[in-house]
Amino acid sequence: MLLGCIGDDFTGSSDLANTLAKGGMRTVQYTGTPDGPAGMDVQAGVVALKSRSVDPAEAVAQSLAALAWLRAQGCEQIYFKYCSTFDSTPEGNIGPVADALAEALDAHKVIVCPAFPGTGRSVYQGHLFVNDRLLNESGMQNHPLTPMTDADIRRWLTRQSRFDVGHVSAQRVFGGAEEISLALDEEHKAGNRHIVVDAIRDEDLIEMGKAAKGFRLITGGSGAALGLPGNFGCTAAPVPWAGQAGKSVALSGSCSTATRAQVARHASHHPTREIVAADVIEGRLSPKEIADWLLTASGVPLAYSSAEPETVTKVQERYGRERSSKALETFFSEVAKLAVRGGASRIISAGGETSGAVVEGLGLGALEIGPEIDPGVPALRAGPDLVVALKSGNFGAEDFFQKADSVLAGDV
Ligand SMILES: Nc1ncnc2c1ncn2[C@@H]1O[C@H](COP(=O)(O)OP(=O)(O)OP(=O)(O)O)[C@@H](O)[C@H]1O
Ligand SMILES: O=C(O)[C@@H](O)C(=O)CO
Repeated sequence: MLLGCIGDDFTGSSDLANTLAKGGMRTVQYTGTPDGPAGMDVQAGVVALKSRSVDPAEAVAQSLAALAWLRAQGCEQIYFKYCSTFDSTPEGNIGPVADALAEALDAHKVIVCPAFPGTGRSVYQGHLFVNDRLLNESGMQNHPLTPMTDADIRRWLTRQSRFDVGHVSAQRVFGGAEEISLALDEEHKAGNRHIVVDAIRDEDLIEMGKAAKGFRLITGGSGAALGLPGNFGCTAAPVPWAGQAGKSVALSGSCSTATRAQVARHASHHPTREIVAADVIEGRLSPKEIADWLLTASGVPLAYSSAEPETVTKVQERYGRERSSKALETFFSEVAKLAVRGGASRIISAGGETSGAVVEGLGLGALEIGPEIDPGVPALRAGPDLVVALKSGNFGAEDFFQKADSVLAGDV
């Protein structure tokens, strides 16, 4: 294994795995830190954790365990993947995990770059934008778990980290890899261990990747990995994929704007069924009822709890945020298990936490990376008869569910 990656959630990890696979690296995504060794042919291993919103000490412990395993596989470079919207609180978890990894690796020039131009995330003058909006005006200021109230990534990270935070400006980045290297050296000499690097285009990220050749630790969204496969002699190539025949089911626990539009669009062409949160929490609806419906409905049936923010707020006020999320996640995990037991072979899941629950419920281990469905979302093979797609809340075009099924089936 050449490149070892630690992802702080499941869909984000498949987003990174997608970038590396497209760049020509033989990439595998693991559900948590594996017990045994990786296959000898794996060039990039992505350990997917559910560490984004847990207690910072727990996130550090999980990440260090993943690091130990990746180093034991012989990795030359470690990549810490977080969200392209830098999802974190003033306490963490990005800063504490990046600090711990930097110390363990004795890394002193640590790139910090959440940019992902393909999905509208850019970093300019140290500030993160989502399309034409500053992060803290993009809707992310209202995120239920990690409200992002400051778009200045330097300032936000400084609150979380024990180390000083520097910056490489877009002007230097536009000068190419050599100029970026010089700027990183200057920041290092100035005593800054974490260095936020501006990037607004894929070209910027590719140059940054070249400048990071040989660095022990890089941190970022999936975009910051764009230039890395080239450093290991890999070149972009079509990702092989044998489509999967059989029954398809879609699940969505994501309440993000993009997912809600995708659910509405899907409903006009396919059977859809709403899962009412209160019915789940109060035990009026069983996973079996939904699994049976999914297995008998035609097309690409979708069961969803996705709801408007006001509905979610009411549910959370009535039952508590943790209780309602836990109940729904456990429900989706059970539905997925029953659906696969009943013969489903293509599973599409929307939402990071929801997908984490689905993957854990299905007990999936190593996932082979297939072709891209939409930016940041690859097809994944979980076994000889099972393929999955795990979509981050805000990713994907409006026809995502239908498109995901066509890619998983090998029809496109
Ligand atoms: N109707 C609902 N009422 C209350 N909570 C809900 C409802 N539907 C889903 N949830 C919970 O909201 C959370 C949604 O998080 P999830 O990570 O799955 O989606 P997301 O935030 O859109 O995705 P991402 O993390 O990739 O951006 C889950 O914990 C889910 O169980
Ligand atoms: O980087 C992103 O935006 C995604 O991969 C993600 O992590 C969303 O949860």
